Amino acid sequence: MNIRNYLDSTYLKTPKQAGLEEGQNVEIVLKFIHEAIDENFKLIMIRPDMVAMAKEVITKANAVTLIGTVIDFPEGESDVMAKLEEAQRAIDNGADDLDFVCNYKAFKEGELAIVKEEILRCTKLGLDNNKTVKWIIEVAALTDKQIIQLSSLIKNVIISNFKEEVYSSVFVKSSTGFFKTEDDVPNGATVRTIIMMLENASPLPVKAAGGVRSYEEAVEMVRLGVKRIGTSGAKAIANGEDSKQEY
Ligand SMILES: O=C[C@H](O)COP(=O)(O)O
Repeated sequence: MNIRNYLDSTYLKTPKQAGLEEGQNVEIVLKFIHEAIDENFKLIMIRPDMVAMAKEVITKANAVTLIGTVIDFPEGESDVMAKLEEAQRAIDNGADDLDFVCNYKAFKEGELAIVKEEILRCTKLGLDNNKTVKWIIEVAALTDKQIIQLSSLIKNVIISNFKEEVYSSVFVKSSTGFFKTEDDVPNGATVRTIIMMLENASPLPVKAAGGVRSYEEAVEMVRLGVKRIGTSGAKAIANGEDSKQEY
């Protein structure tokens, strides 16, 4: 198994979250883009305001590294129009993958029509533009039952509205990597939650994200059946090491 084929190398910190000046954070993103090119990562996952810069750097380097970005990150509670506008801007700037944060708060309140509408319309926008679409469900904010229900809901919206040939381009993704639980328990891609997602999202593929730090953990996720892993520790993992990155 070549683990690099599964890694979405991720840097999503804002300057404030990184404790840096804006220019310093841009430098980190630039370094990160060059690293992804050098390491032959399939994709880099960055904030929307960095997509145009990444596109320029990757094009100049004649590289094939794909660019992914996050939409309505990390809360996911904007309305569908705001999500569509942000996604359209990312597409215009050169994004290949669109990782939307699902309105999991609306889902938890039983507002299923809101969730179904955003999944339908945002997925359609992405697929109409030949993009890969992912839906982040934020597993740590959900009960087991809700993980099962929301994975199934996303699957059902996709299989009722799109052709089978696009299923592999619509992922269910576990976590933002930014959710804080009250008791600070691991809040990303755990084996338990990933198994629940795989069982209920199939035939849609699953992306494990949040807290994957070692080569062994990454390999375990792939063995379970995930098709992508989002991690800020991609370089270490690709080189068979443990990453020291925090959440
Ligand atoms: O989308 C991916 C996550 O943000 C990655 O999370 P991480 O920083 O815990 O690796």
